[in-house]
Amino acid sequence: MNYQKISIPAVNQEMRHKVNHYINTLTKPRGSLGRLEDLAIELAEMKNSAFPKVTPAGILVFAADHGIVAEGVSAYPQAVTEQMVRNFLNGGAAINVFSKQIGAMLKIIDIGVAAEIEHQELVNEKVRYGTANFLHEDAMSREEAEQAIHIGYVQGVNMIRQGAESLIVGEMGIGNTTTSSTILAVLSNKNINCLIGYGTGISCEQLLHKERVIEQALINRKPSSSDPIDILAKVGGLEIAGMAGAMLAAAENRVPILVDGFICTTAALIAKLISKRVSDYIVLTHQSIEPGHGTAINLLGKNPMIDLGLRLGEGTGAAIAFPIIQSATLMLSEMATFTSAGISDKTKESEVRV
Ligand SMILES: Cc1cc2ncn([C@H]3O[C@H](COP(=O)(O)O)[C@@H](O)[C@H]3O)c2cc1C
Ligand SMILES: O=C(O)c1cccnc1
Repeated sequence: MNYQKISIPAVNQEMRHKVNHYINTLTKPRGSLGRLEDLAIELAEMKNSAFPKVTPAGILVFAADHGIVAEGVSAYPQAVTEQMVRNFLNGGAAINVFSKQIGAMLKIIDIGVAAEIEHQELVNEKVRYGTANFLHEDAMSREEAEQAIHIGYVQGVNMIRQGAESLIVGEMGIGNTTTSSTILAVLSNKNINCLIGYGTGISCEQLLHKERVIEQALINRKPSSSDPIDILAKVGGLEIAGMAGAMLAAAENRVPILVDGFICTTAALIAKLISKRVSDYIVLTHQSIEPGHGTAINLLGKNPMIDLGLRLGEGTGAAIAFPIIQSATLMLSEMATFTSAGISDKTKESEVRV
């Protein structure tokens, strides 16, 4: 298994016409299920199946710490990353609740928490005890960045082998809105003040400080916008690298990737820079309140399904949107057709707007 040698298959575009035609035979006015119909077609293309399945979903939550937190860029202390990992393991976090709600398989991976955590249910793949403070030095080495992507890739493959039909990738890492905003500044070439936000809830003064820290870090580090490993090594995060790796594994196996908010979309952009086709397997589940998310979404080239004003992460937005995605697949597999239900279909194919 090697993420550098992956070959992502093209989605099957022949499914588009076939599934669209089939949807038009279902017992409803044509086009009346709106974007659900588009979603069903996209899933069919990804899975190369006219009746795609997304259940059970697999959820991978990657946890890691960020040295940049020493600059006072988060409303919470670094120790909360470790404490939240314990909360995940005890079933008390938002992602636990929503994971249970949708019957998903949930795995928590310590890919770089700055504390020792021993637990039977925790996947211990710690690359290092948090990243270095990228204001002053590279966040990690190139080898560590590649190792973290590889770990994510292997976790993705394992989750798929265990039967996951769709993949939700989440994260926990105090300070990671700063890391993601910095990555996004490199990828978008936009001014950092268009990209940063309040994260966990910093003050206006802290927001200005966050902006200055990132500006200076970019001057100090100078990551290359065309080299995903350079970006991760200089200003990245271990959980972001792991998430990108897991997405590559999903795309390689035709498993839809249900992308969460700002942090997750940034990881998706890194994955896309590694292998462009990964984006064909992405469903962008929601629009986060973080100001940079709009820019990240444009770079990814996707439309968010819903906007609930979320700003949490952990994969929660994707888990919340999951039942809608499931509805799209059940529409295909369980609805009656006009013929099978004996209902007259008055609309002619030529009158259909698609
Ligand atoms: C209790 C708690 C639970 C969380 N779950 C996700 N995050 C989210 O907030 C963090 C990013 O925000 P910032 O860059 O401002 O630190 C990440 O850990 C992210 O997953 C949480 C944050 C907190 C405090
Ligand atoms: O959209 C996100 O992923 C997000 C936003 C704020 C804090 N943590 C995560």
